[in-house]
Amino acid sequence: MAGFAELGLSSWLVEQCRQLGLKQPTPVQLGCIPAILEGRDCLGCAKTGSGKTAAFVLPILQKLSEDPYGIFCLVLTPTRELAYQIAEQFRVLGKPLGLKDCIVVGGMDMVAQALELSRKPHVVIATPGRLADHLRSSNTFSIKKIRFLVMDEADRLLEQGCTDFTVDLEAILAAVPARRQTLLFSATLTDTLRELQGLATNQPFFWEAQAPVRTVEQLDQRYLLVPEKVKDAYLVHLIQNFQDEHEDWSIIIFTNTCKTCQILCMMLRKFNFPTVALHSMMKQKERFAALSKFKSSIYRILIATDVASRGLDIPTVQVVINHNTPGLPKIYIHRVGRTARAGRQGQAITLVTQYDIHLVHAIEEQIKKKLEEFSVEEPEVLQILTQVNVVRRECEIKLEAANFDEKKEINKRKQMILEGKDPDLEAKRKAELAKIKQKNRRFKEKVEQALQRQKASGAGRRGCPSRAQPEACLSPAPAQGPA
Ligand SMILES: Nc1ncnc2c1ncn2[C@@H]1O[C@H](COP(=O)(O)OP(=O)(O)OP(=O)(O)O)[C@@H](O)[C@H]1O
Repeated sequence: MAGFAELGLSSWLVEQCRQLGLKQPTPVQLGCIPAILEGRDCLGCAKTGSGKTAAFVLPILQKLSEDPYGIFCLVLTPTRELAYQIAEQFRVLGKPLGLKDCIVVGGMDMVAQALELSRKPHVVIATPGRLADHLRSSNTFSIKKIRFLVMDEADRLLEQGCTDFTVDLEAILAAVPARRQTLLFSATLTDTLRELQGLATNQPFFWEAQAPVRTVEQLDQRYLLVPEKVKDAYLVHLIQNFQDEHEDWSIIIFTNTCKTCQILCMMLRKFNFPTVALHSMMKQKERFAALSKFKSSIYRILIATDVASRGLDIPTVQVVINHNTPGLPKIYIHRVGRTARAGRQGQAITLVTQYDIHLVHAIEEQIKKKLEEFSVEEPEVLQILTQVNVVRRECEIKLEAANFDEKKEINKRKQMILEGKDPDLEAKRKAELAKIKQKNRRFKEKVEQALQRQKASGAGRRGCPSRAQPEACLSPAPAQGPA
């Protein structure tokens, strides 16, 4: 197999790889590095934890060393934490160059960033919103001469999710030169391929991992069917077991909202689990502090929203627990990809309620693999059920007293005003959209139910059971906690 030197990288870069412990290039690096060195645009789609970052950082550093100037390269990424992680890779691998980088993300001092930008760093790593703000408000720097534009997690940058980058991306794309190399990477590029191809037109090289399953082999993927009301007791039980059975352990738990994330963090702490939260309602400094304490194993549990689902590379993570079943298979792929990275083993456990079974089927269909059932000692769960429910309720009351929802609303309105939107008009629009979505969901559910009924007569399957079966899998309905 070719080493880094055979890919056309200079000896100093090969030495940097060696020092970092990167002995052999991974397949995505084997495929993409020569194409990028040839000057082609590149679309790299490879599984989570497969080394996509070095696949673009290494050839960019090589080209930078041949013709160093600032600003040479712009990297866009959807989250602030990811921007810092990418910057670190540039710094470590580019140390012999005396590389100057600049991180431009929201939640940090804008004046300091503007000053840094004016000093012409070689590489700028940015989230789109903050970089667009700088472009609109300052003329002390220019990205007109960049040689490389990288979009990491490119599909996320282009999709119109809860954070919509479209307007900011337009501003950025208008400010970069047409003659440039564009590099697009993600574990889930294919859904947005057409849009992405419009961005990469210079003899684009498309690299996609050829594998029947879209998640990594070393990942053990399980589901645990739980009634909605007793989810948290199962969660506590899972963590307790894991803590009892392992000495050196670390877990990421994903939740669907900032509020649930915060409540569960408080609750797990009450059970003395070393837990730290990461969500977008936290101040940026708190977010960084939380992540760094988790990375250094001061805290063993990171409980996070999807702000942490993409890109984060924390090798010690052995287990990912999905407290909610992700609504999109793509989100599932990224979440569970926080473990079993770079050839390591890992486990993912998804808590599934009777209402989420269709989501599991969609996930299984996309990843081309059936999830196996995770078995637990249900009597043990029942033993802690009341206590968990009481503690959760206490945490909810405490959070309500801290006006969490109100703060969230104020933050949202502030953000909208900054974006030039009318918060009341937006609220109306959102309500209308929610109505349409609900209607569509009901329709889909009806179709799903009809299909399930058709299938019901078929043989049992190894994967997640069908909608018609869930109650049969559950323990006798457990007692409810206090209201
Ligand atoms: N050639 C290599 N040999 C061994 N380890 C490597 C190699 N290249 C990268 N790695 C390591 O693999 C890990 C995952 O790499 P990276 O974060 O780039 O993954 P990714 O493909 O971008 O994943 P994601 O899709 O989750 O963002 C990192 O810790 C990195 O240092």
